[in-house]
Amino acid sequence: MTSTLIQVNHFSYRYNQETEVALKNVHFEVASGEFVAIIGANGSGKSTLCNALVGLIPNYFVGFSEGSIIVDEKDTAAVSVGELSQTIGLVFQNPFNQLSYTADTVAEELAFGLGNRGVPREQMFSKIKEIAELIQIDELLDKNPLELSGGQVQRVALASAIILEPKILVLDECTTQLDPIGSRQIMNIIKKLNENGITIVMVDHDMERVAKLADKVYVIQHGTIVLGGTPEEVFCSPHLAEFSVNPPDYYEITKKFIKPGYSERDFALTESQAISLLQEVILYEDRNQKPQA
Ligand SMILES: Nc1ncnc2c1ncn2[C@@H]1O[C@H](COP(=O)(O)OP(=O)(O)OP(=O)(O)O)[C@@H](O)[C@H]1O
Repeated sequence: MTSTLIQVNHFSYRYNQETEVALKNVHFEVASGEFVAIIGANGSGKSTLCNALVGLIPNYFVGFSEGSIIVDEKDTAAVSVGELSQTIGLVFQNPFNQLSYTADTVAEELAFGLGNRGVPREQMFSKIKEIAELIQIDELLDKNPLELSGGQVQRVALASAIILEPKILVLDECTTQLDPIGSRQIMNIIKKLNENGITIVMVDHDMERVAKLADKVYVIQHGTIVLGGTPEEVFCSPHLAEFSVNPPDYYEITKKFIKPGYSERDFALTESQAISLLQEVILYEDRNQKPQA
C-alpha cells in the first residue's frame, strides 16, 4: 500500500510586501514514490509552492499563511528547515542560489551538508565519489565553485541535494542552464532516482518531458490549482488553454492526422507514443490498400 508523503491542506500564502496572495487554497497530496509535475504560466506560484513544500515558507520568508503542509508526518510550520531537509530536498530554480560559495572546491561544497549531518570522513569521501560519478561531475571535484559554468553549477546544485539522500526531491526547473543533451542526462538520472523509490515533485515548462515522466500533473494559475490528474487527463482537458498551458506538440500534430479507425487512440503526448501511433497508421493503410490491377 502506498502512503501519503506530502499533504498540502488548503494552504494559502502572501508575501509580506505584496497585496495579492501568491498561493490560494492549494490542496493536494503526494503519495510515496510518486512523480508529480507542477506546471503553469510564469508568476503563477510554482516556485512559491516549492519553497512552501520544503519549509522555507513560512520559516524563512516573511509573510502570512493559512492552512498547513505536512511532509512525512511533520508540519512544515512546526519544525526547522534543517530538520525537514533530512526528508525533503530542493533544487532551486536559480542554481547559483543553491551553493554556499564558502567552499574552495566542489568536493568541499558537496561535503558541506554531509558534515552538518555528522557523516564520518571516510563515508563522506565515498559518497562524494559515488554522486560525482552519477551526476558526471568527477572532473569538477577539485575546481573552485566560482569557476564553474552555469550548466556545471546546475549539476553541482543537483548533486548537493541528492547527496543528502532525501525521501522527496523538489526540482524547480532544474535544467534551465543545461543544453538538450545535458538536460536529457539529468532527467534520466531523476527518472532512475524515482524508480529507486524517491518521490519527485518537479516544476517544468517542457510539456513533453512532463507527459513522459509524471504520474500526476497539477496546473497552477494565479496561485490556485485549477487542474490535476494523469498527464492524459490534464493535457486532453478542453480547459487547458484557459490556464495558459499548451499540451506537448505531439498532441496537436497527432490529433490532426489521426483519422477514425486508424487506432484506438487518436493522440500522442510523447515521441514514443507518436511513433507507435504512426506504426499503427502505416499498418492500417497497408491493410486497407486496394490490390493493384
Ligand atoms: N520573494 C518574493 N517576494 C515577494 N513576492 C514574490 C517573491 N517571490 C515571488 N513573488 C511573487 O509571487 C507570485 C508567484 O511567483 P512565483 O515565483 O512563485 O511564480 P512561478 O510560477 O514560479 O514563476 P516562474 O515560472 O516565472 O518562475 C508572483 O506574483 C511573484 O511576483
